[in-house]
Amino acid sequence: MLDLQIFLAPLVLAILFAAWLVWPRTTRILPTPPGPRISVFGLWKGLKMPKTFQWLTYTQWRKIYGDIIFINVLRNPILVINTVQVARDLLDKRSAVYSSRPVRVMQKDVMGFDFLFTGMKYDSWYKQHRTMFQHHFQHNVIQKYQSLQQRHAYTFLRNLAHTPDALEHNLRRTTAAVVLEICYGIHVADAGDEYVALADQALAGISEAGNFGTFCVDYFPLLKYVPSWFPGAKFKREGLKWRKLSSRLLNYAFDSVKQKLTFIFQEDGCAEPSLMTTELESLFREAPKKSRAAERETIIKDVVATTYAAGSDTTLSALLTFVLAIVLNPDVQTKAWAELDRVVPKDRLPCFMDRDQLPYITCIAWECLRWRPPVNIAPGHYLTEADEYGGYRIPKGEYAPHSLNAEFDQLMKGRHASQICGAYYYVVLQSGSNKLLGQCCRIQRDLQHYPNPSKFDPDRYVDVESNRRQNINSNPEIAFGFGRRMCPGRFLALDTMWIVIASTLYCYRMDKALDSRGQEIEPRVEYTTGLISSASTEETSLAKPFKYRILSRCRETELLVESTMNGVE
Ligand code: HEM
Repeated sequence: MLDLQIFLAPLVLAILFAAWLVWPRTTRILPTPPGPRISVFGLWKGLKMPKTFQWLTYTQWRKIYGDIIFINVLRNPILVINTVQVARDLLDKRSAVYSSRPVRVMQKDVMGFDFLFTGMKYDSWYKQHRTMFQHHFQHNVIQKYQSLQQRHAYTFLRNLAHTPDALEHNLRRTTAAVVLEICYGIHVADAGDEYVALADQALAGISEAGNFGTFCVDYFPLLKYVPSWFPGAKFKREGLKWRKLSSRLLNYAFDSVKQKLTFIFQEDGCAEPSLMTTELESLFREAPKKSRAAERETIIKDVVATTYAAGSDTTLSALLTFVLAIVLNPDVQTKAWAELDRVVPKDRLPCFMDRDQLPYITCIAWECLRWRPPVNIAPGHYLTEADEYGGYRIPKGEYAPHSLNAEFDQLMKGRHASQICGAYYYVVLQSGSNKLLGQCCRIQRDLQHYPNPSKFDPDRYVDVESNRRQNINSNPEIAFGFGRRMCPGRFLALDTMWIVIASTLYCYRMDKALDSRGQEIEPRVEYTTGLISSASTEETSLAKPFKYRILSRCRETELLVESTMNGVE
């Protein structure tokens, strides 16, 4: 009997072991979500990945493949998530594994934007950056910036009075001035400021290379070693040009402010308060070990440069949408005037104290973010462990290229972006070696959650109770992303938007431009591709500008705008 047991025991173990080896594990038997077959360099039949207006392509693919689309490029999977629910389930609820970022060879190694913590992988180095940032921008501290935001909004009103045709420039100056003053304590000039110009130039580069896969080097990292003179290495030449700008963005303001600060500290003086002075002061006071001090200084430098880079053009895009939406919807303007005139006394401009009594203005701000979200393709989320969802497996794989070429450029030919703007939410994920990364999120016009989605309708948010009951028209916070990478500058952004919207509407009327025969010109609704998608009032190669007309509302408001010269806070 004992002999039999001795014989059977290893046999049973061997059978169990063999079964364990051959038994397909759950992750192995689950299918991947449906998606198109991708052709790379036309080597085999299939669709091509989009290079521009990626969200439009995903809109087309959604009709064929459904809510979650799985794409495999050279064994590198990408997941496109088309509903808020899935985005929430993955990026919010499973944020512990969905919060890293993909490596961007073009942006980091070639262009030198590795200091931006927006693109850092989710590790302790990143966390130190985000913690420092949040310390200065969380909900309960941003009130301290409201007086400077108000001051810059009023400067905008004044600049607009002098140069109404330079609307975009004046708005850009405003959004840049807010972050520059908060970060560095720099007061930018009313017009033509060098820091604003630098931000402009450097940020254009980030926007261009911000979408993973726009450049081949993102797929084949070894290409970064190709010399810039090499035939076909245009990306390298472009990249090096941006590299100079990124270095200036990181160092120029920081170095000049630090120099002044060092002098002030030595003299026991008092520096202009800013994020940078607060952090450097505490660094000097604590006097940590030399290596720690250098590390802390690097983090401070990265954080202020990131704020400068992430905080300016996003808010600018939202404010350009505001002007465009008002020009297209005069009824919204009339309604806003009625609210403003009821609440704000005639002898002063709107201020943050009026906010609770001006809910319609707040609704306009939210509607701008829903109607045309500034960030269509957010920096990707990178999954650090393989996952399963909705009966699908989200597999491990090699680090993936995202977009190599653009079959759907065909779709774009002869059509304005606005005409084929998507109407759903996107989150694209890409897998890397044993990982998965998320590429983008597009947020805006879910038919289910936002009835009549293409209508610019601030009223949709007004009846909060009824909206809650029907599960519709929630404030589109998803314009700021998901999970642990959600935009930490959103409270500041909403404040800047609010004060600019309130004071501009109070003082000006925005109408359709008139042609030489006095006929109204229908404004174009055309947005740029790139990381930050924006309408424009300036002639550029990126998007056709929209035309507008801005006039003072009345003599009283004109005088109020003039009075801001005297330093109204
Ligand atoms: C209307 C204006 C803005 C919009 C629509 C916006 C939107 C976004 C989005 C979609 C993301 C990516 C979130 C994700 O990966 O899931 C993001 C990230 C970020 N935003 Fe904003 N943003 C705005 C303004 C600002 C401002 C004013 C600041 C700075 C003061 C800022 C700082 C950042 C930073 C630092 C990140 C990176 C967060 C991280 O990777 O941990 N943003 N933003």
